[in-house]
Amino acid sequence: MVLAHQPSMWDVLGEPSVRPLAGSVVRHALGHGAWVDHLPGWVQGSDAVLDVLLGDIGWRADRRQMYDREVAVPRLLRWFGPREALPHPLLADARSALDAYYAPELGEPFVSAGMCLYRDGRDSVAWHGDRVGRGSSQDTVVAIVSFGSPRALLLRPAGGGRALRFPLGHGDLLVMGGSCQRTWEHAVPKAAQAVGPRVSVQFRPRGVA
Ligand SMILES: O=C(O)CCC(=O)C(=O)O
Ligand SMILES: [Fe+2]
Repeated sequence: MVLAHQPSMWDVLGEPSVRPLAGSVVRHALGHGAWVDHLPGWVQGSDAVLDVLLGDIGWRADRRQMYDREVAVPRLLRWFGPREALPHPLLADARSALDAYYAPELGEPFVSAGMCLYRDGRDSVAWHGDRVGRGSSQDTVVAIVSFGSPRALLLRPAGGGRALRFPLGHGDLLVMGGSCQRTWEHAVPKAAQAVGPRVSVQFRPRGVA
């Protein structure tokens, strides 16, 4: 048998790993200075990562004010700050790979990992831009790695217009960059059909949320 490629130590051990980004990531220019990079199947061996993420990593239910009442945010949240260890070593590998690939463009590292757990198809995130902090006024990059059941991430121009749909499956990478957080909005709508849990891991630079 001829091996197509030299297996890495991680392939041999069956540990989760990330594929090289260079030459594989596909960039979509959205207009208004925004872009999206997409790489389905970036993480190999995602099951072991999902297992850990679906465990007790400190998920919490958030509540927010909606008009005159307080409602539960329809997803669970966990935020890992710059000095906090990530719950699976693959996530640190992923962040290092993203740092190396985006450093020339971004000029700074990814420091935080925000996580959302969509328990089933009823969980969602409404239209928004990540505009808390510098994302409201400066170009930035937010990198999302998705684990678990496939869900769609939709993007539409902030001023209105047709939505673009990016399917996000187990181990897929989607990166929003340029003016995306200011000039576009994104959302993960509820799913009509029954779907299992999905965890979204969002790597962001300092001061972006
Ligand atoms: O589920 C996702 O991948 C997107 C989550 C998101 O947009 C956010 O938390 O700001
Ligand atoms: Fe977001």
